[in-house]
Amino acid sequence: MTFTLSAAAKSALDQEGSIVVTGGPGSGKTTLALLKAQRLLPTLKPGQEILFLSFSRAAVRQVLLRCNDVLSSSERKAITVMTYHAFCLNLLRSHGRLLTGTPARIIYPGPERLARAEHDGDWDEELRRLADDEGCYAFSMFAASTAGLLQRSVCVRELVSDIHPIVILDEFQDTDDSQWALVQELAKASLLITLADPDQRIFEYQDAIDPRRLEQLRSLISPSEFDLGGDNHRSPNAGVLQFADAVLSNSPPPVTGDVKVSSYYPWNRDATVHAHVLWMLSQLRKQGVASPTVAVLARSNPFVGDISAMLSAEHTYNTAALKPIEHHVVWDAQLTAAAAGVVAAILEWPQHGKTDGVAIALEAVAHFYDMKYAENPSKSAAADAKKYRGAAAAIRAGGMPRPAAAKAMLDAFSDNIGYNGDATADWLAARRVIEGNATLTEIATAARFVRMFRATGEIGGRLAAQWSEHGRYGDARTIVRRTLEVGRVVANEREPSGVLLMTIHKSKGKEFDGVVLVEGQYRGSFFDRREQHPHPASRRLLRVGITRARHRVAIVRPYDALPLYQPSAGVQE
Ligand SMILES: Nc1ncnc2c1ncn2[C@@H]1O[C@H](COP(=O)(O)OP(=O)(O)OP(=O)(O)O)[C@@H](O)[C@H]1O
Repeated sequence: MTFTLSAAAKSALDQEGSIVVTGGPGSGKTTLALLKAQRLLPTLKPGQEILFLSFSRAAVRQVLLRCNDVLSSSERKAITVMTYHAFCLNLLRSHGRLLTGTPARIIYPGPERLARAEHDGDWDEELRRLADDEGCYAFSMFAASTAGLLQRSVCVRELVSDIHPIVILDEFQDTDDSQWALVQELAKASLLITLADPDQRIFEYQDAIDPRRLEQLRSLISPSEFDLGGDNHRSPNAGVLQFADAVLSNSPPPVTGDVKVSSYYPWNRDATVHAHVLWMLSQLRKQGVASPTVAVLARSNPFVGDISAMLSAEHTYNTAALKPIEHHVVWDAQLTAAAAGVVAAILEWPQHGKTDGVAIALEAVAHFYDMKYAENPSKSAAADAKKYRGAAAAIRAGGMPRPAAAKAMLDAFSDNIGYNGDATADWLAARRVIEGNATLTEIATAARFVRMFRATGEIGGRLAAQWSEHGRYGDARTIVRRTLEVGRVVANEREPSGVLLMTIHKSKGKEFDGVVLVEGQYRGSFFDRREQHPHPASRRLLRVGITRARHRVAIVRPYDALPLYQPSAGVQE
């Protein structure tokens, strides 16, 4: 591929020493970093590699795709693209012994959750103790412990910088405190190429992500700075970026044929969303994109689930009959597996007494929130995990649990579900126990995605075998867990194609031919109601979603939604 570089990009390429490259979505930051890496490759000595650090496996995959565009296969061999987690895991495994005198042991998320459930007291403190005293490292301790290793062992730090004299830092605005401590160590001897877009800061609600991160880097290493600003290589002929920037700055959106904003009434929501996804596919094909990729984005996971149901049904829109659209949901496999675990626990009810049966199901609910917390640490997920674990303990101690969902489960148990050996019907009956509960809808939605693993048949078959042998569902939780463990690998590795549904947060760093952003009326609202006018964090998130499109965007909103441009608080369109 050939790349035309702006003056700022050319200067960044020529500049010696550490640099910071800022720029909006699609301005070419990643591409420029790889071009710079290519230019620096001849300066490497044998055995040295350029290290490209990203936050998630999904982001690593995106960078590897970019590598294919920019670098030859022999050049790619000299660049290691990995997550912070993987980088730290390698270092702790090979040198962790220096910290405690014993070889490092890793606490994987499953065992960690079990230990956490059994632990009385502050779990974060316990994790620090396990790391400092016993050399046992949970995933959340990786970056801090690796930073500690590099602080205490100059030899290891020098070795790391010797192997990786050049380090590229992706999405620097999202670096948390522990990762920052690690970067400070790397900065002592490695040259840093830092990429950032402060306006794509969408994880700021996490306490450890400091909005002043770029300032801190500036005062640490005084890098040369280059701003690719509004360069737009992703959708160069489109008004997509201008529109997104207007949304970000709460200015009147420009008139452009590339972004279509439509509204729906409650009675035609499903058909409107369905029609817009079909419209997007046909517009892209007309534009000459042979097999378009379209992302359908929403703010919350449950609403993504709703949209999947909308696209799976037939509708009539302006007298036209709409056929279901085949699509994939980019869904958190771990959450689905945890939700399926709740259904499985309810399937086991007839073989446990009421106390154990409901307590096990509530512990499975707590486990779901543990998984949610592990994916995206939030105070509410941590509080929910604690609440349901507490409810399970209360029931076991003979007391009455406080959460309404726990009381509802006790009632459901008393009503006697009465399974009959038809695994599918019984699964649905167990799932209805959580579906009927307003506070557990998130789990019910996640459980619906078991079909995403293409594992429903296998789970059904194994459950049916249990029933025919024992007249009950035996260890349904183990059956579900083992089946989904296998399916998970497939779900994670599938390359995106066709119509993909996901949250806006999940779309970060990705690009698609078209984007359809859908706002819900009662959930999945674009503007977080807890935020003050003009909703800066919601606007940053919307801009990330809009700018994922190479060609076109459709925005589908309720008829009474807050306008995208709000000159002052509460103004309606
Ligand atoms: N100089 C260039 N000339 C032509 N195409 C380019 C150039 N730079 C980047 N691109 C293309 O533009 C798209 C976006 O590039 P890239 O991913 O590097 O941007 P980014 O700034 O890292 O984006 P984001 O912050 O949104 O993830 C890619 O498809 C890339 O191939």
